[in-house]
Amino acid sequence: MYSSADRALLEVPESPLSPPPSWFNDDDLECPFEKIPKRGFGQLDDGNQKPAKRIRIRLVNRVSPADELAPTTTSAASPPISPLSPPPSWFNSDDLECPFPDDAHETLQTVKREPGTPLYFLGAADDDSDITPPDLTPSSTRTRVALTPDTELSDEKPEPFFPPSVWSKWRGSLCEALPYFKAYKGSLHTNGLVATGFLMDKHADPRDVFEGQVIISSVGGGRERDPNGTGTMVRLRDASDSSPNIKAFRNAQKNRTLIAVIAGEDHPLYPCQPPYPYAVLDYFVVSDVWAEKRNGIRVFRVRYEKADLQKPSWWTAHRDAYGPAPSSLHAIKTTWKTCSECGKSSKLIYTIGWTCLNHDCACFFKRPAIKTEDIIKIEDGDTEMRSDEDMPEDLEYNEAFLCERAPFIGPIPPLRPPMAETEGRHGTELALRRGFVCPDCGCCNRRVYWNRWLCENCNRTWDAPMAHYPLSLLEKEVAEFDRLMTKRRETNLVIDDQLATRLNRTCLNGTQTITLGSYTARQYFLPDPSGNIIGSFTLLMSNRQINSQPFGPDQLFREIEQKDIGLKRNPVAIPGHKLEGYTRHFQQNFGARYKFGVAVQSKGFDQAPEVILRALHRLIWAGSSAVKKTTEWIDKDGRGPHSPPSDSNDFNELLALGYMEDDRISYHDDGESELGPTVAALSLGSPSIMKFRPKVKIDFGRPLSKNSKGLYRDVLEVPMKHGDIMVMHGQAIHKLYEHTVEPMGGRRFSLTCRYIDPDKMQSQGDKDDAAVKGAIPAASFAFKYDGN
Ligand SMILES: O=C(O)CCC(=O)C(=O)O
Ligand SMILES: [Fe+2]
Repeated sequence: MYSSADRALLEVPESPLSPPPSWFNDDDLECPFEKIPKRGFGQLDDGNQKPAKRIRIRLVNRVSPADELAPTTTSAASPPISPLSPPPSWFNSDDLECPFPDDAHETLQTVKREPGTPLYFLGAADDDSDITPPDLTPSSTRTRVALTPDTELSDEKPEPFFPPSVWSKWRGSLCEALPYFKAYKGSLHTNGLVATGFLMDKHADPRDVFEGQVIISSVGGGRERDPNGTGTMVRLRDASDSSPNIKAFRNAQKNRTLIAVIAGEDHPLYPCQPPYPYAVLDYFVVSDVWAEKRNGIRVFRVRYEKADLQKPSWWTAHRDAYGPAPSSLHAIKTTWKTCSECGKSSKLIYTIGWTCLNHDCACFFKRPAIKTEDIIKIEDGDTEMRSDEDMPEDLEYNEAFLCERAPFIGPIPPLRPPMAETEGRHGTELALRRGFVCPDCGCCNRRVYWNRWLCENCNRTWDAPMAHYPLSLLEKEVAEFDRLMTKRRETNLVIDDQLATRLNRTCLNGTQTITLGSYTARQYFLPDPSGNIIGSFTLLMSNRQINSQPFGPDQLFREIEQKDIGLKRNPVAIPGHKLEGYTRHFQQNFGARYKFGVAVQSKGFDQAPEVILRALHRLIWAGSSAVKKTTEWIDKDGRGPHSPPSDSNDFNELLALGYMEDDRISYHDDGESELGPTVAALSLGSPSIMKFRPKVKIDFGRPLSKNSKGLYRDVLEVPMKHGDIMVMHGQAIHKLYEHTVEPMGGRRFSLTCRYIDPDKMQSQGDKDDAAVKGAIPAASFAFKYDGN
C-alpha cells in the first residue's frame, strides 16, 4: 500500500493552468498518469456528476451601424471561474451521450464546400433575416438566436450552430488521439518549439475574446498560488520573452503555421452551450503576440485568427459564424505607430489610444495622455500623447484590431486525423498504440483494448491486427539492449558482475550466482538502513534451449500474443486530482482478485487459458526454488528478526501485463497488506530493465545518492529478457524500496504471481471469491514444471 509520503512523489498538476506547461513533442506520449504507480489508489468516482452550469451572457453591440463587418462580441457577466474551482469532471453515463442525433455527421458532410465556391453567405447584412445559412441544424427543434444590437440573451446560451467534428469527454483521450495536442497539463502543445495546439479552459482573463473567427487569450503558465491566501492562482512575476511557450507562439506567428484551438466546457466566454467537455474549434493562425502590463506584471497575449474564414464556426450561432466578405478581407487594417522612444512599431490595439508594446521600452504600456505638455511630436509629423501612468485595467480593443483578417494561404489538413494504417504493421507499434478519433462520431478515444479499438461513444469497434512479433525485430532489440547494458555497466563501474547494470555495493549486501533447474540465476540481497537483510531479488536467466522447449517461453509468447486473454488498460484514480488517468500498460488478472489502485476484474483460474496455467506452474516452481536458496543463504549467517520468511506461500493469483511500444510500469511497490512475501514474474518478448531504489521517506543514513528531485538513485538495475523469471522475496522490500520496469522494445508480456491472503481480506464475499477463483484446477497439475 502506498503511504502518503509515497503519494507525494506522484504529484500531478492540479489545474491545467497552474503549473508551467510541460513540453511534449509528437512522439512523446508521456503523460503524468503513466508515472503513477499502479498500487494503493482508490477507484474512480464515476458517480460524481458535474452540475449543469448556466452562464448568463450579454451580447453587446460594439459595432458602428455603418460597419457591418465588425463581429459582435460577447462578454461574460458571470465571474471568471477560478482555476482552483473544485468540480472534477467525472461524467455519468447521461453526460456521455452525444447531444446530436446519429445522422448529424452526415448532415454536416453534405455542406462541404467545393474549392473556390463559397457556399456560405459572406456579405454584410442589415439583420439576421438576410443571412440564409445552409440548414446545418441536425435537429428541427434547434432554434437560431437572432441578434439585434444590444440583444440580451436569456439565461440559455445558444446551442452550437452544428456539431464539432472532433471532441472528447476526457483530457487524456484528447491527448492520446490528437497529433496536434498532447499536453496532459498546461494549455499549449508544441512541436519543435512551434505551437500546434492550444486549449482554453476554465480561465478567462479580462479582454479575452472567444468569437467565431478571432480568439484572444493570455499565454498560460506562470501563475502561482496567491500569497495573500485568496486560494486563487495569480501571476507574481513578469512573463519572459524567452519562455518556451512565448517562443512557440512567436514561431507559429512567424511561420504562419496552423494551430488547433480546443475549448474546454468551463471556459467562461464559451459563446454557445458547450457540446462536450472538450471540443476542437478549428485551425487558427497566430496573428499577434504582444505584452501587456497587468497590476504591474507583464503578461503576454495572443490573437488567433481562424484559418478557413469561409467555413462557419460551429460554436457561434450568429453572423460572426460567416465572417467578413471576401472582398473586404483586406479592407480593414489596424494602424501601426512607431515609438519615438525605442523606434519600434506597435499596433493601435486599444480604443483609449496608442501605446508602445515593446516591453523593453521606457514607454511600454504607458497611458496616452490628454495633457498638452505630454504631446510629443514624432518623426512622421504625427503626434503621440503619452503619460507616465500605465494603461488602465478597463481597456477595450479597437474594432479594426478585432476585424482585420489576414487570410491563410495553404493546405488545411482535416481536424479529424485518419485512423492509423494497419497494413504491414505487427500491431503494437506506437502508431497503433495511440488513441484515435472515431471516424463516425468524432469522439477522441484511447487505445484501451489489446486487440481492438473501441469508440467509447458510439461503440463501433475495429479489430487490431496482432501479428506475430517478428523474430528479426526481437533479435534486433536484444542486440541493441545488450549494447546499452554493456555501456551502463561501464558507466556504473559494474565490471565484476555479469548481470546488473547498476549496483550500489554500500546498499546491496551480497550477491550469489546459483543454478535452479536449467537456469543460471543471480541472487541479490537487499538490506534495511541498519544493514539487516530484509529480502532477496532473484533473476533466473533463460537461454535459447529453455525458450524453445515445448510449452517453453517461445510457445507461451506466441500463444499470448495471438490469443485474446482479456488484456486492457484500466483507469487509475488519483485522490485529490480531477484528472483521469489510464495505466500505461494492459492488464488481465486471473485467480484471486488483486486489489491495487487500478480497477481490474479477475477471472478464476478455472477459466484461465492453458497458457496462463502453464505459466503459473512455471512460476510456482521458480518461486519456491528461489526462496529455498534465499533461506539457505540467510541461514548460513543465522536468521535475525528482520530476515524474510523461510517459506513462500503457494500462489493464488496471476496478473498478466501487456506492454506495447513505449509502455512501462513506473515506480511502485507490491506491498499491499494482503500479499504473501513472494512475487514471481515471467518475462516474455521484448527485453526490459527492472530498477530498484529506496523510497524517499526511508533514511538510509549512508551516502546513497539522490537526484535533483531529492529521490534516491537506483541501487540495482537488472536486465530481464525473454524467458527470464524474477522472484522478489520478503514483504519489507516493498516497505523500503520501490521498483519500475521499462520495456526496451515493441511487445512484452509479464505474468506475475502472488499470494493474496484471504485471512487479510475485508469481507466474507472477497474471501469466498478468492477461494473459488484462486483454486488451481487439479487438471492443470499435468502442466507442473520442475525446472527442466
Ligand atoms: O513487468 C514486469 O515484469 C513487472 C511488473 C510489476 O512490477 C508488477 O506487476 O508489479
Ligand atoms: Fe511490481
